[in-house]
Amino acid sequence: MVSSSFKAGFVSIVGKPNVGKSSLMNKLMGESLSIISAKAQTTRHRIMGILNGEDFQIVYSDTPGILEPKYSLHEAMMNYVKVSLEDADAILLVVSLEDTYEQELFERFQRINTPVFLVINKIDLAKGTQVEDKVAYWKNAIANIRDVVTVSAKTGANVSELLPRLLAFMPQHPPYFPQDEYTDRTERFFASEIIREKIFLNYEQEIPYSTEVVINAFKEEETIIRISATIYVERNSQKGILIGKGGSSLKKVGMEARQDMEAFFAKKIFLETHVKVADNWRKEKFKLRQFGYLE
Ligand SMILES: Nc1nc2c(ncn2[C@@H]2O[C@H](COP(=O)(O)OP(=O)(O)OP(=O)(O)O)[C@@H](O)[C@H]2O)c(=O)[nH]1
Repeated sequence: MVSSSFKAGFVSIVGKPNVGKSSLMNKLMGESLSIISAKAQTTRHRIMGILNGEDFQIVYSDTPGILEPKYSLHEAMMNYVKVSLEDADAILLVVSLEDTYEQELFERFQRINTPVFLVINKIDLAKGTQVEDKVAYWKNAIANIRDVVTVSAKTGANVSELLPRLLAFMPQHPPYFPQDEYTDRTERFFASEIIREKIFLNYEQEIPYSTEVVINAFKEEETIIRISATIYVERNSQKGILIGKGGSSLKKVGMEARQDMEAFFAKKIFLETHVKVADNWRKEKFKLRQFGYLE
C-alpha cells in the first residue's frame, strides 16, 4: 500500500545546449541514462528518469536544449521544451558558470507559474569569487526564481542540495509509474542512443547532425543480445565518410558501441550495423514521424 503522504511529481531539466543537463540528470539518478557528449544538441528526445524513494517518486525529463527553430527537427524539439515546462511541478533551469542572461531565451521564465530553480553548473571550473558573483547576478536577472543552487554535475558537488528543494514542491500523489521502473525508455532506445553517442564522438562537422539510428532487431537470448541497427544519413557522400576507408570508421563506432552496450545491458552483445541514405530527413516531417520525433 502506498501511504497517503506519498509525493510524486515531474521535474523538467531545461537549458541551453551543452550546459550539462544530461550530466546533471545522470548524477541525480545515479544511473547513466542520457548520452553525454562534448558536442551541442546531442539530446533530441524527452528522456525520463524516474527516481524512486521510500515515500516519493520524481520523474525527471531531460529536454533538448533551448534552440531557435531552424529545421523541422528543431521545431519538434521546441515542442518538447514547451510541453515539459507546462507539465512540470518544478523546473531546473541549468546554466553554465560563464553564461549570462539572454532576453530571448530566459524571458519565458520571468512569468512562469511553475517553480523554477536556477542551477549554476560547472562550478569545478570557478575562480576566486566567481560563484558568489554569479549567484547574485542570476538572482537579480530573473526575479521569479525560487532559489539558485550551484553544482558540478561532473564531480557531483552540491547535487544533493537539489532533492530536498524539489521535494518541497512535489504534490501529494500516488506514484505515476511502477516503483521498480527507472525510465520509460525501451532497451532499443538505449541501444540506438549508445550508437548515436559514438557517432558524435567519432566524426566531425555535419555527420553527427545528419544521422539517425534505427534499431531493426533486438533479440535477447540466454547468453547474448543480438542487435541489428541501421544508420541513416542524408547524402551518399556522408555514407562514404561514415563507413571510412575499408570500413574502418564504422567498425570503430560498432566496436565502441558494443563495449558500452555490454556494460549497460550486462550481457554479451552481437552488433550489426548498416548504413542507408534517406534524403534530407531533417526537413521531412513524415520521416521525423517515422523516427519517433513527432507524435
Ligand atoms: N567541467 C565540467 N564539465 C561539465 C560539467 N557538467 C557537464 N560537463 C561537460 O559539458 C559537456 C556537455 O554536457 P551534457 O550533459 O551533454 O550537456 P547537455 O546540456 O545535456 O547538452 P545537450 O544534450 O546538447 O542539450 C560535456 O562535455 C560534459 O562532460 C561540470 O559540472 N563541470
